Amino acid sequence: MEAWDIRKIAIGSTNPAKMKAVELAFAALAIPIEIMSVDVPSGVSAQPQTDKETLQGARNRALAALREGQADVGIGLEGGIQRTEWGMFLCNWACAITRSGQEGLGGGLRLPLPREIASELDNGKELGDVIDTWAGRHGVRKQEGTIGILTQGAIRRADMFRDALLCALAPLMYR
Ligand SMILES: O=P(O)(O)OP(=O)(O)OP(=O)(O)OC[C@H]1O[C@@H](n2cnc3c(O)ncnc32)[C@H](O)[C@@H]1O
Ligand SMILES: [Mg+2]
Repeated sequence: MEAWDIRKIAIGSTNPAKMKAVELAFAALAIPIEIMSVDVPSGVSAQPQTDKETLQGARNRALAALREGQADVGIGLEGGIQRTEWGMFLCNWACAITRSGQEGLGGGLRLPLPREIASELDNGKELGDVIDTWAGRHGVRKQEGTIGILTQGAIRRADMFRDALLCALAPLMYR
């Protein structure tokens, strides 16, 4: 798909941080678009537990958004966690799928989670709720995100997903 064929974009979420990421990515590419946000299921757990499950969630959202939004490109952005021998990490994936079936995946940043947050997640809690308590805030996941809180505001969730999405869009624009 040529860059100028991309017009209608459907994002598989109504989270404002994810919608902002889509705006920022296409602005960086200087591609004018029309964005629709579609509330679709991720098809994975509310709190994905592995890198693979997180990627799968992003892909499911992209496919569902493409279908439901009647768009040129469907986009899925998903956050999750990954357990490693070096501790628990926040992980993120972006997926973009075109009407003709071309697909791109892009990885987001990986951020170590403090032990206290990790143990809450081990107890089955969702990061969105845990980070609100940690930060004494409400709705962090729709604003700067855990990554914003833990990097002292230096990297916002929308910025992180913008970069992951630009990586996912790259293969769609090869000549
Ligand atoms: O409305 P949706 O699109 O579902 O947006 P969400 O914030 O729930 O985002 P995800 O489903 O992709 O994230 C899975 C879980 O991880 C949490 N999460 C992931 N990244 C986060 C971040 O940077 N800040 C806060 N919570 C985050 C999120 O709140 C969910 O509990
Ligand atoms: Mg969610």
